[in-house]
Amino acid sequence: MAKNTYKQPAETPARRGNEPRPAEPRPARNQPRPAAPAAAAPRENRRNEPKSAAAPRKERRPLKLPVFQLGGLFGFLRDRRFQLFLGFFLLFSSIYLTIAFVSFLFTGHADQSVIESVGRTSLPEAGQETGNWLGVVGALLAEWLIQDGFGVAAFALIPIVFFLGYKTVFRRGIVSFSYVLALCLFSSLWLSVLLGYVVLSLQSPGIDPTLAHSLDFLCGGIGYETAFWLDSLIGWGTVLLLAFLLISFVVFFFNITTLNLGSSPDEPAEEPAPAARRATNEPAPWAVDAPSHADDNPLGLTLRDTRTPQPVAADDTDDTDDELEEADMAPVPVRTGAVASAALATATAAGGGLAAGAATLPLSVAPVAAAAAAVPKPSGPSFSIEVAEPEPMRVPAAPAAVASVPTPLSLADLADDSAPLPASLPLPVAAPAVTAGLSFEVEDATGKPELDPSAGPDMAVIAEEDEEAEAMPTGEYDPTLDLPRYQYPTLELLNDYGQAKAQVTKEELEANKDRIVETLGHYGINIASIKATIGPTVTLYEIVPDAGVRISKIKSLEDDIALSLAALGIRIIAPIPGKGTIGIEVPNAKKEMVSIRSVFNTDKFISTEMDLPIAFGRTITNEVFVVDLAKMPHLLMAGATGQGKSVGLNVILASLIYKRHPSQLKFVLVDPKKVELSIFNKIERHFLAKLPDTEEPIITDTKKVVNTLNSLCMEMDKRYDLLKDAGCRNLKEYNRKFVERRLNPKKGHRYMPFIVLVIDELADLMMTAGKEVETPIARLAQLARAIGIHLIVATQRPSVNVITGIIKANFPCRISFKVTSKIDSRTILDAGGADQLIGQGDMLISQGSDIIRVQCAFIDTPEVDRLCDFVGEQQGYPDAYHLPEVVGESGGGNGDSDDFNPADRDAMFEEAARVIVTHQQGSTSLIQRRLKLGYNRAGRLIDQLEHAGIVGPFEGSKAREVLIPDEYSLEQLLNTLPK
Ligand SMILES: Nc1ncnc2c1ncn2[C@@H]1O[C@H](COP(=O)(O)OP(=O)(O)OP(=O)(O)O)[C@@H](O)[C@H]1O
Repeated sequence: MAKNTYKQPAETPARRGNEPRPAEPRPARNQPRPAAPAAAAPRENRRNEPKSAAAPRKERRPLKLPVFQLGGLFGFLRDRRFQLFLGFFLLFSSIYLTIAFVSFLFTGHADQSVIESVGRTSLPEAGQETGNWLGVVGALLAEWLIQDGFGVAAFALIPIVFFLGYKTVFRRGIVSFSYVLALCLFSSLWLSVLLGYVVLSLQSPGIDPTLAHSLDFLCGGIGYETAFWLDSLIGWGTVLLLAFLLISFVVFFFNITTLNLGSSPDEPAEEPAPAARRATNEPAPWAVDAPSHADDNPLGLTLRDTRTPQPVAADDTDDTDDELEEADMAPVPVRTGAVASAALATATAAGGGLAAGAATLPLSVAPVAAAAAAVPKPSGPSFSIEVAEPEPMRVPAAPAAVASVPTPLSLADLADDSAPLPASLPLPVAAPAVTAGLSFEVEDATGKPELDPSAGPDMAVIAEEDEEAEAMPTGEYDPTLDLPRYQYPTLELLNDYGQAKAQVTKEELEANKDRIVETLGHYGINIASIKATIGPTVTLYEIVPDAGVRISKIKSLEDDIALSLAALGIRIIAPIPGKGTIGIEVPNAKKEMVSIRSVFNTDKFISTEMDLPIAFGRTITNEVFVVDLAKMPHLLMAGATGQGKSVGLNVILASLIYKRHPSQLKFVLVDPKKVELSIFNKIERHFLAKLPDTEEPIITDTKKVVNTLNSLCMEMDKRYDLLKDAGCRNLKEYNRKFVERRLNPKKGHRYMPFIVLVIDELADLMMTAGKEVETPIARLAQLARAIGIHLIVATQRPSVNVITGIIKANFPCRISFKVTSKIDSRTILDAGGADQLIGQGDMLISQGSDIIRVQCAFIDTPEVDRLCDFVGEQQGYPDAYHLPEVVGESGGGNGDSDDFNPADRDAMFEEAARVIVTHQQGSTSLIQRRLKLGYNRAGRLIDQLEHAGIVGPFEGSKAREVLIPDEYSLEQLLNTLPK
């Protein structure tokens, strides 16, 4: 019986679905091909068939992906166990398919009858008869995918399953998955149609029909039918079409933009050689090809102005009056344009204080001073409301381009030393192009990328050209070309809570003001004027007391005012620095949540020139509060549990991730609580730094913190040496010089990213490691400012044994969320007030003498998750940024100490020596791994090996030099060592 059942519709409805087939015409794959006119018939028939349009056509709705609900219904997709299960399933499936397909080539014919009997008999029964090495399921799969599907081109589908599985399991790809998908899908379709056409051609009269029959498995059903359809439409044009499709695919896939078909040597090359490109400061080819939107929007921020009000101009005053009148008794409208103060002019009832009916009095808009002048000198205070609006937003005007490459890199590009070379090439070096998705090696200590020795002689020739180019005058070095395809996160990743509005009603303002005036009145304090400024969390009432009132008297009434307002979190600032007024902050009845998106989506943050901008939130005047961590230069954060510290840390990290390229910034994350920062694991290969021998980039183990801090101290010392060598005073100057290629990478110079150390819970570290952490933290805090290492240290317990004098002295910038006692507030801020905060991100920032109240922006865990996914799924470095290796507990080699006692030699000494000499690699982590030792012991062993002259001295982040060339020499040396 013929096996290619899809050509016999009546017999195999199931395989073709329920679609009616054209009555005649398509020849069976093993039958002689009909003459061309006949072939046109089925198409004709189809055209005349009544359309199924009789049934009303369903309107297509745009597909809405439930992105934000993923956490709920599809939350399990994020479960790592499920991902591993799925990944391994795919990997094993790819093996299974390979075996089934190979087996099909030998057993496919024989299994034909069994396959057809499936459905009529039970599976086990049918299975007994299959010849496929993987039983009836293997036979079925092969039949569907090869015989009925793509023919032998179905083999090209297997890499899709394999690479998808690999990416799911290992969270990184060997090559870019989208490239694999495009290549494999195209090849399977294209090849099956080509082979279909060949099989079709073999069905011509005069050719043995059995030949086509025996070869029809090559093209599969899809290939054959598509070829047949094309043949009936365009005849021999099918070959041309296939050739055209192939060329088009190659052009797009390999990003061919120039055809060098033997142009004469006199003609100028269309694209300058890499060296020339650098000399002329022209962008690399990928920059030329970058989509134009990358130029317009380097941050990838999508800006949308959701607000309608425009700044109030001076001549808008009348309109504003009307608006305010209309707004009588309604929530106080928030005005755009901080210049406008709505002065609620009040005529007060005799006897002082504002009349209860003040709210019904006409409102006028004028600067406060003008209002004061206009209102006849009252017997009581005037009352004005100042409402500030978030700053206007601005779409940035075409700033510097950020390279964005939609194309693979060509080998020619690899000769450009402004981009580090890939560590290894998955394709033969002779291949015309290297697909994107390659990993890039981080520059080594010399600043030069390392070539993979296995890459073959061609790579060496490239390297040689590079050496030559080195001597030439060069254009600017661009660190971001390490990851040229990196896309900055977009605002779309963050929740949009709409336009935030201060929800303070005029009644609330009036009532609070009345009570303040009344309470102060009870203590004989009369007020000349009172003004309110509405912020997101609190409203600031600024009062000017009558002459002769002692400020300390008002300050001492804090609790009384709180009692009369029946509100928590009253804070009195007496006097407000630089204003000559006394401030009373009263929490709003309805607190406004400041969304991170609304803070990021502001001109102040978007166009900031700061090195390390952090958009914390909004101040009491609704201004976005952006500070530069590089200037702070370190930050101490405290707050009782649940008051918003973790959210605050996430805001800091998100701000920096939004604004910096992975080549410019690295985080060292210490999280003794283990769960707070774990979400940032995903950006390991982009933004995280770690010790070379550690698996997890986020440090949760207290013991490892000590090593990391020591390593950072070493990095600091090294950076200072480099700065000294370069004659620069700080990191910015140094990097500028490096970018301008005024520093030679061969002399150890390199582009140095900022390093931000975040410690989520200092109290825990201080309890377990005490001085061991205190000393390096203090040292880093004292010295690291100039070389771009910044510390952010958070703690729940701002007590003096956690925030010691030495730590405090080196952290001039401190943030406090709500704390439980005045003492804690004093410890952290050197002032009270933090105990009066109202929680949920309400915080005080102290920079020197200034204390500013800020409502911290809110970023939810799913938002951080999406941000990390967005960054983490992009191509990154092969590994996290490596900090210098710390050797031994002392943090450095002690090999040259003369008082080394052979009796102290480690029991594993000889074994360690053998491992090192065999591998010719003097690294502590190698000893650790091979001999399964702890870090400290391996560190001590390497010191002893140095003392014995087996390895050279400590060389920073590089492995030590091995001084013994082979095992024979080693054995001789070991015999001579004193026992
Ligand atoms: N800026 C903010 N705006 C609104 N709500 C906030 C803000 N910050 C925190 N919250 C609320 O407070 C809760 C606790 O915040 P967070 O987890 O940051 O506290 P924490 O100080 O880190 O606590 P812990 O020390 O116990 O980890 C959050 O889940 C959130 O509901």
